[in-house]
Amino acid sequence: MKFDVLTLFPETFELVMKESIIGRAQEKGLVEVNAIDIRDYTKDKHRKVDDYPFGGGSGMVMMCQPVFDAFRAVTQGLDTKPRVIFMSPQGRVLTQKMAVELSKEEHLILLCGHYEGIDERIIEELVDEEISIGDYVLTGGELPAMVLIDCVSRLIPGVLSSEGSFSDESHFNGLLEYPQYTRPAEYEGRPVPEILLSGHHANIQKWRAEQSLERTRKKRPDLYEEYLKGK
Ligand SMILES: Nc1nonc1C(=O)NCc1ccc(Cl)cc1
Repeated sequence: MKFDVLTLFPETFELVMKESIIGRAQEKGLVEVNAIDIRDYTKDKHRKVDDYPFGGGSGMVMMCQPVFDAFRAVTQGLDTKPRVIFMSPQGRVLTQKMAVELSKEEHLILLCGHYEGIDERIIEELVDEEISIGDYVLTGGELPAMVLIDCVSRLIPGVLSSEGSFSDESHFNGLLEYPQYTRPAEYEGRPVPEILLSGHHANIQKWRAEQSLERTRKKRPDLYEEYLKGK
């Protein structure tokens, strides 16, 4: 899976994306994250990427030309146009289901905006879909892009070492994860549920399924409804 990220802050990506699991996945050649600096495609000596909005209003708008040229640089020579995602609060809110779909793509281009917005012609011409990571407003699209890269990359076979535990993963089967415990069996007088020490795997699985259902019903009735519909 290859992510080409069009951004004004490429160094942010290099830092975060070479750490931990994503970093190891890159070393294994399972994932490739390229940060492309939109500023490298400006044509003036001040490397201008934004300008005042037509019609007035506060703030600046990202201009077409540097983004179009950065896009062309990334896609030249490719026989198919990769899916282009613009990270924006106006997009469809990212879910695990969408992450699973996205993880089947070979190549994604993520566009990270800044300022008050990007010129609409960029969205009309280049963007296939807008994706939001939640209904709140951030200063730019870099963190959302990293969130998307993280949740998509971990679904790629070989990226997670413990893929076995994968199917239990909360939000994977649509339910929240059951409670987890580790040693010691009693910490400052607080015990671990007996069932988990019993070694009865069938009973443990049953208890965990009940816990997942119960906490989903309590914490996320919306997900619980979805789950009941899907049954
Ligand atoms: N929430 C979100 N989910 O995805 N992105 C966001 C978000 O707030 N982006 C900030 C942003 C996005 C585009 C531009 Cl031009 C400026 C600022």
